[in-house]
Amino acid sequence: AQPGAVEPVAAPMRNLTWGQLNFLHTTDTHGWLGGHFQEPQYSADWGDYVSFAHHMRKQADDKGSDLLLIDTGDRVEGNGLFDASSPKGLYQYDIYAQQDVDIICTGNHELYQHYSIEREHNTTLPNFKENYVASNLDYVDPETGKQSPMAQRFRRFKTKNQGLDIIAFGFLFDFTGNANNSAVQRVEDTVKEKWFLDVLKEKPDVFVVIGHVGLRMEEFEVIFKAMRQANWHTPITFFGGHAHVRDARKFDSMSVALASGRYMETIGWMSVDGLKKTGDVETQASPTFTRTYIDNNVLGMYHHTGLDESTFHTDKGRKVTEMIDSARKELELDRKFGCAPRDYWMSRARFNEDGNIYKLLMDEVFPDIIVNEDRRNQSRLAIMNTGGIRFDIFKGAFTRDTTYIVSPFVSEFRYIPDVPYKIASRIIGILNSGSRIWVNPLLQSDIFHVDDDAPPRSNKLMSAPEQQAHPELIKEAADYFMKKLAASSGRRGRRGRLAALEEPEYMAEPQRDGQMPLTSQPDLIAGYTTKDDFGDDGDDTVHEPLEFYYQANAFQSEINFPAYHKDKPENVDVVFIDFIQPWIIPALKFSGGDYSDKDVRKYMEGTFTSKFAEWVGENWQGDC
Ligand SMILES: Nc1ccn([C@@H]2O[C@H](COP(=O)(O)O)[C@@H](O)[C@H]2O)c(=O)n1
Repeated sequence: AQPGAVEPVAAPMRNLTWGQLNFLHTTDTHGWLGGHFQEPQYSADWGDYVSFAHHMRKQADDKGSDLLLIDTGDRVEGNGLFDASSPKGLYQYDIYAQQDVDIICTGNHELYQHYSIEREHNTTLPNFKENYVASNLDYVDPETGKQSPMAQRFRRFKTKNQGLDIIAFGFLFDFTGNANNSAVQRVEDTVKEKWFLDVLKEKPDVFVVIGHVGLRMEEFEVIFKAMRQANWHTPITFFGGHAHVRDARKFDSMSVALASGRYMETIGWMSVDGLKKTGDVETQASPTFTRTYIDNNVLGMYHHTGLDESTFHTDKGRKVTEMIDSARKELELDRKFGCAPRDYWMSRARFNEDGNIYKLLMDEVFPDIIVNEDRRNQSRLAIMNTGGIRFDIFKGAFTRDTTYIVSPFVSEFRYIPDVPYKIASRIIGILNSGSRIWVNPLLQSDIFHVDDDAPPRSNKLMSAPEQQAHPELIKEAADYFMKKLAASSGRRGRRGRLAALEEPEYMAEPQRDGQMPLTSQPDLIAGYTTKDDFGDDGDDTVHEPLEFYYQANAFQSEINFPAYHKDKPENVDVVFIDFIQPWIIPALKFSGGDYSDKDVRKYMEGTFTSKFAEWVGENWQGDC
C-alpha cells in the first residue's frame, strides 16, 4: 500500500479454488494504481498486485497448473495518477507496464481523446506486444489516414505447465464516442468476418474471450452465439468489464463469464478444471468453473498466498510501490484544497436527501459556479448527467487527487440562450424518462435525423455505469419518470394522477437484490456482497452489505429564478455539460423547441472539474 493510505483491516475470508487453468482479472482500473487511500478493504496498490501475481504464478508452477493475467481496459481517466499530469498519463503507463499481463485489450476510455489513442498505440501496445488483442478495433494513422488493426485480431499460444492450446480474442462493445484516429467495428459485423469464422474452425483446448463489454450486454451474447454455432464443444471463458460491477454469468455448461468491478477494488479470480489437453482426442472436455472476487486488500493477498508482511513483498513489487509514491509526490496529489464536512454518496443516499452528491451539486455548487458574467442576470437551468460524477466524497481532506477521482473528464459547459421556459422546463423530465425516443432507432432517425444505421442512443448512458448494470431498475424508474412527466403536463384530470403516483419502492428504499446480507456477524466492514449466476459466495471477504439507491440520469439547478417560487421566467438559458448535448437537442425537439447543434455556444471558461475544485477551496475551508 501507499504511504498515507489507511491501514488494511482483517475480515473473515473464503478460500480460492484452483483448477488446471486459472485467471487473475483486472478491469476499469481508471488510474487507481495507488489503491484506495481512505478505504481499508481496497488499499493495496499496483506494487502489491505485482507481488501477489508473482506468488500466485509460483503456486501455479508448484501445482503444475497455469495462471494467466487478464486486463479488459479502461486503464485511464479517473484518478490523479493519470489525470493530474501534463501530458496525462506521464507516469501511469510505465507503472502499469510493470505487471506481466498475458492478455490485454482496449476500453472506451482509451479512445475518447485523440491523445490517449496515440498513447495506447505508441506505448501500451509496444509494452505488451503480442499479448495485446484487438478483434474489432482499428488505429487510424493521423498522418496518412491509413486504417489498420490496432493489434493482432486474436492470439494463439500454449500455456506454460499444462500445455493448453488457447485462442484469445479481445473485443470492445459497440462504442461510438471514439476520436477519429480509431475505428470500432460493430461486434455483430466482426463475428461475420472471414478471419473470425476461420479461427472458430480451429479446435483449441479453450477459447478465452476478453472484452471491454458488460456481461449482460448484447455484444457478449452475439459473440457467444456466433462461437457456439461454429464450435459446439470447446469451453469458452469470457472476461468483461465496463459495467463497474462484480458479476459472473453462465452462458452454457462450458462457457462462463467474469466481470471484476472497478477502480482497483477487485481482482477477479476464475479457475477451470476438467479441460482435455491438446492432442487428447479420446475424451470430451467437461469443465467445471469457479469464480471469486478478491478484495484489493494486502491482508487478503497474504491469506491467499500463505505469506505474511515479512515474506510477501517482492523487490519488484516494492519498486512499483515506490514508483507510484514518487509520481504522486511529483504531481502533488495530496495537496489539500479543502475539507469535506461530511460524506457525499453517489448511490448510498437517496437522490434528493442530504448526503447525496448530486443534491450537493444542485443546491450548493451549481448556483455558485455556473456563471457567465455577461449573462449573470439571466435565469438559467444548469443540467449535468449523474454519470459525470465518478466517485463518492469522503469526509475529510479534499485533495488534488480527489478532484480527478470525483470528476476526471475535460467536459465544459455549453448553452442555448433564451429558450422559452415552457419548453426548457420539460428537458429534465425527458432526459430521465423511459420515453420511446430513447430506445427506438426509427423514432430517433425520423425525428432527429441521426444516422439510420446507428443504434438508438439510450438515455441511460448518461447515468453512472454501476447503475446501467441494473436494467430492471432502470426500466421501472424510467416508467415512473415518464408517468410523472405526463401527469404534470398540466392537462385537466392529470393532476390527481400525479398525486396518486407512487415511487418505485427502491427509489425510497435501498435496493438489496444484488446486495444480500451474507452473515449476521458483527463488526464487518461494509463492502460488496455479490449475487451472481453462481450464487452469493463469490466475494473472498465477508462484508456488511452496502446500500444502493437508484439515481436519475441527469440533475438540474434553477439559477437566478424569481424569488417567489411560483413565478417562472419567460425565457431561460439552458446550460449543460457538453457530454449530454446528444440528448439535450432531441429533448428540446420533443418539447416543441426547434433547436439544433448550430444553436449551441460555449457558456464559460473552465471544466466542471476545475470549477468544482475552486468551489471546494472557497467553501470548504476548515480543519481536517
Ligand atoms: N466525458 C464523459 C465520459 C463518460 N461519462 C460517463 O461515463 C460513462 C461511461 O463510463 P465507463 O467508465 O463505463 O466507460 C458514460 O455512460 C457517462 O455516464 C461522462 O459523463 N462524461
